[in-house]
Amino acid sequence: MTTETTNRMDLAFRRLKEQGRTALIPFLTVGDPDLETSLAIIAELEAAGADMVELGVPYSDPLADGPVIQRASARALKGNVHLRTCMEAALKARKAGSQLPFILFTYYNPVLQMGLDTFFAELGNHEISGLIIPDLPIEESEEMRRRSREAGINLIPLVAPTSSERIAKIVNDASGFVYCVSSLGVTGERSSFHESVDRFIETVRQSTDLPVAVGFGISTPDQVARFAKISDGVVVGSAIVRKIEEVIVLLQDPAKRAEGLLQIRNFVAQLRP
Ligand SMILES: O=P(O)(O)OC[C@@H](O)[C@@H](O)c1c[nH]c2ccccc12
Repeated sequence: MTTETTNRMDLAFRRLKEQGRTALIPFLTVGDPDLETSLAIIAELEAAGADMVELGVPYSDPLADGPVIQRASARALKGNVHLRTCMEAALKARKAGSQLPFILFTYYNPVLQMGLDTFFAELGNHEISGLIIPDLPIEESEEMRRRSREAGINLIPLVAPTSSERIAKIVNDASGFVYCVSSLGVTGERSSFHESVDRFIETVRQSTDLPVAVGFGISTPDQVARFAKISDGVVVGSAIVRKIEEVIVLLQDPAKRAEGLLQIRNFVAQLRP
């Protein structure tokens, strides 16, 4: 008997499995170029067929991010968008009718600045289904996992190709899905992937009953299709953030905004596995 879950993300993955489909999981930096535009972009991602979305909290020292997301973070920080504003964006998007499961993506420092009690109290009120904290120290992850579980939120573990002997430990009592990082280094579109990536993903799949998603470097329909065959979800970030950057002038011109939004929708729709 599976425990009855009300978590939107879990329900989405269950539905996708029934349909034999792989999730398309876009990432965007919230507040790039501004909060209101991010809300409009989330609606476009949903219309384009996204199954859930990673809401990136801009941060001044995004160590794991390549130049595209670093520039997006800098633009969003100029607009004074921070952790709480990103949570509020999730709630606003929900109130505007979005059905997407929201995954809050943040580095650890903004969470520490807010304080864990406040953070988890607020998470529960903001329609967040999942949480990714790429630089969460292992020694802190036990408490974060406990608090996430109590809040009914999935703390999603990242597994890198170098984690091989720690995979079982990392995915043990995880929830939501396991995020396989396809490549070493930072985020950013890649033209190719290490030959061992398929075997790495298969190893992770063997070590958990949770859905397994792949991200890092995936930016074209062929790459999405390739990884969709061997996973339950594909994450695309930098390629979408770059598209937002490319149309940013249109987005900021009321007369051309709809055109800019349509270009984002079309770009994401052609990625859908
Ligand atoms: O940008 P890419 O190469 O498509 O990778 C996904 C990535 O954007 C998103 O999941 C993410 C953004 N910042 C991160 C830092 C670490 C791990 C993952 C991420």
